[in-house]
This record gives sequence, C-alpha cells and structure tokens, in this order.
Amino acid sequence: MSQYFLDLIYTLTNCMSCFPGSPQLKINNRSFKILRLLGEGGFSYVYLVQDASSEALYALKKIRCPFGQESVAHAMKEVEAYALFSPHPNIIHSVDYCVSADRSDPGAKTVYILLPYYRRGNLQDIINANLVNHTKFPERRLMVLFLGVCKALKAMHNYKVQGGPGGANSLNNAKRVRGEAAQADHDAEEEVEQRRGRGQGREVDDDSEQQEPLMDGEVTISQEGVAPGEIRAYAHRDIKPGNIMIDDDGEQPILMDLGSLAPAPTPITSRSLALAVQDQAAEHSTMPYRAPELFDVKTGSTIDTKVDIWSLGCTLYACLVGKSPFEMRSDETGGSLSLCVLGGDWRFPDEGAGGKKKTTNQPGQTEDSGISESIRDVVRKCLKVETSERPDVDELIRIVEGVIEELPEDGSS
Ligand SMILES: Nc1ncnc2c1ncn2[C@@H]1O[C@H](COP(=O)(O)OP(=O)(O)OP(=O)(O)O)[C@@H](O)[C@H]1O
Repeated sequence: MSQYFLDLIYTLTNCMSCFPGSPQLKINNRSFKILRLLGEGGFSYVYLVQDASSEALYALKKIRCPFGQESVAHAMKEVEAYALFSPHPNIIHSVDYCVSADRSDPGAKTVYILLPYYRRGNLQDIINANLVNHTKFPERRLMVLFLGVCKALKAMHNYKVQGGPGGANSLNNAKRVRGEAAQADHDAEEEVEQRRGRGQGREVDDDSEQQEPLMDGEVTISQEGVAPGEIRAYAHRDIKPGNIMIDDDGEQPILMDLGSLAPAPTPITSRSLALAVQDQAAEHSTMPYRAPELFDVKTGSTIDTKVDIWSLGCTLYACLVGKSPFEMRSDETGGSLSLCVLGGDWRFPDEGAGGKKKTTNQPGQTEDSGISESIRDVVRKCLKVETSERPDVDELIRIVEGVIEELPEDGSS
C-alpha cells in the first residue's frame, strides 16, 4: 500500500502531466512539451516531444504495461536492448527512460523511453511517397542504405559479451553504457539514479526482478552463461521498412524498434517451446516480412539469425517494388500469405513462372521493371526457404559491397 502512495506521489510530481489536457510531462527531472503523435503500435504510442529548456526534439515511446510485472519486464528488455549495442551508427540508442505507475490502475505501469528524433521518417515513408509520386529509389543510394542495415545486423548477429566482472549481465551493460551516454549531464544523471533508488525507479533498477526463473520458451536478452568476449548472437526478428529510420544526413539507416530482439540460436527442444516461439513471432514479427521457419516452428529445428536475412530480402524487395514479395504474390493469386511464404512463392513483377521474363504485346519484347540483375540476385539469395542456403550477415555484406562497387552512380545511366 505504501509503495502505491509512493508511486502516486512520484507520478503526480515527476512523470505525468500535472493538469489534464496539458501537453507537458516530466521525465527524470526534465520537462518536455508533447508536440504530436508520430506513430503507434500494439501497446505503444510514439510522440514528438521538445525539451522545455534546450528546445531539442526527441521521440518519446510510451509503452503501456497493463499486465503488471510481466509486461513491465518485457518493456524493460527493450530498454536494455537500446543500450546493448550503443554506440553504433546504424542502431538506435535511448537517451533516457523511466517507469511510471498508473493513477487509475495500481497494477498497471507505463514505461517511457526517450529516443533521438529522426525527422526524415523511415523507409516505409519513402516507399509510400514513391508509390504516390510514381518515383523509385535511386539504386545505388538504396544499396548504400541496405548496407547500413546489414552492418547494424552484423553488430547484433556477432555481438560480443562485454568484458569485466558483471559484464555477462545485460542489465549491468545497459546501465554502464547508458551512464557513458549521459556523461554530459552527469549531475542530473546522478540525481536520477538516486531518485530511482528511492521511488518509482526502484522497479527498473531491481536486478532480481530481471532474473526471475525463465518459463519454458521465454525469450530474454539475458547473457547468462556466456563469458565476456564470447559471441552472444541476437536476432532482431522484426526487420521491415517501417523499422528502419533515415538519419538526418539522409545517408545512414537507423535500425529501431528493438522490442522483438531475441537471443540466437534457439534450439527448439520441445513442442511447447516450438509453440511459444511461434506465438512470439506472431506477436512481434510482422507477417509479410516473417521468415517461413517462424510460421511453422518445428520441434528439433533451430531458429537462428537467418530469420533476419529473410526479412532483409523482403525489405529490399519492398523498396524496389512497393510491397513485400509475399503480399504482392498473395494479392496476385488470391492465395494466403502464409502459404506463399512457406512455399517460397514470389517473383519480380516482370517475371513469370521459373523467373522467366514476361513477354509484352510487342512480338519478341519482354517486360522490364528496370531493376538491376545484381540487386535482384541479392533478394534471391536472401529469400531461400532453406535457412542454410541463405548467406550469413558477413557474406551478405561482402555481396552488397560488390554490388555497390559495380553499380553506376545514380543518375548516370
Ligand atoms: N525515433 C523516432 N523518430 C521519429 N519517428 C519515430 C521514432 N520512433 C518511432 N517513430 C515513429 O513511430 C512509429 C512506431 O514506432 P515503433 O515501431 O517503435 O513502435 P511499435 O509500437 O514498436 O510499432 P510496431 O507495431 O511497428 O512494432 C514508427 O513507425 C515511426 O513512424
């Protein structure tokens, strides 16, 4: 009960808007004006906010956790994930976070994550603009962006556990890296840490809460049992154009939405684990970009980082054509999307069965959607139903670098 009143007081004074309707909120001692809604997902809203003192713009992700500790722990895994790969030029990092109690429902919490704001939007926004304006990505620029996403994935797929005592604990890493990121604001940060020790922050800093025994099939970003310096691979599991922001320079992609991150490989040792992983994929991995092995998880199989390589193939295709290859195919055939994915049934718009170019009404002429053969090959390599036939991220990077080298400068062909 006393904890509830502590939460309530903290909430009223620190985290939520003080007056209903006021577009202001405070996060760990900093005031922000809410400017507008940027986007929303299943349990979250993302707002554009402005620091009241510095006027800097940020994106604020508000994750509702209506089911108490379990859903808070899930949101906290996303917080940890933002710190895990920081700093990386192609992976989003968080600026700050806090957990707040819900005034009307004591069991419910809200996790706020402050993120850098990317004003150019994401790859899906560019795809939409291309469809409306009948324009296309310049191929070289697209492949440079694609290479940046591959590099972000390399950091995840080849992640090395940080060294030092406690280095094998992801939450410790998260705190350490976050501390580094906040050096410029050291005094304020120190006060925030003290505040966390006293009030609402206790919830997020309590390691025991993060280390509860795992249920069969539960996925965490824990690094237990992996020595510092050893590889602890992670799969993003929700690669899609909407999760790739464009940096303000317009050149670099920024991989975001780390809520689906999961350790890899995951050996599927039981039927219940297979179903748990399948359910998790249904919840977190967007269907048209989801790998076939996540639609029908087989006992005895292993789910690994190749799920992201598949999603990369779908993402590249969507940038070239406007839609995921399987959305495209199921629209064409009227068949179910999952059957198209499981059967690897997709093609480029100017191709017929067996990858042969479609003929036009003009005798001897074939259709041409203007996509370079070398780029088509990258898509083909990623979209192999058999996981062992897909390249790993290192091989993919080599292939993409080769493609970029051979492509003419945009606008010069
Ligand atoms: N840092 C940011 N800068 C600018 N816009 C952002 C930022 N983060 C998120 N957005 C916008 O908010 C939308 C939703 O963000 P995000 O994908 O993190 O939420 P989600 O609830 O996890 O969504 P999903 O259901 O796709 O998993 C994004 O598609 C994007 O348009």
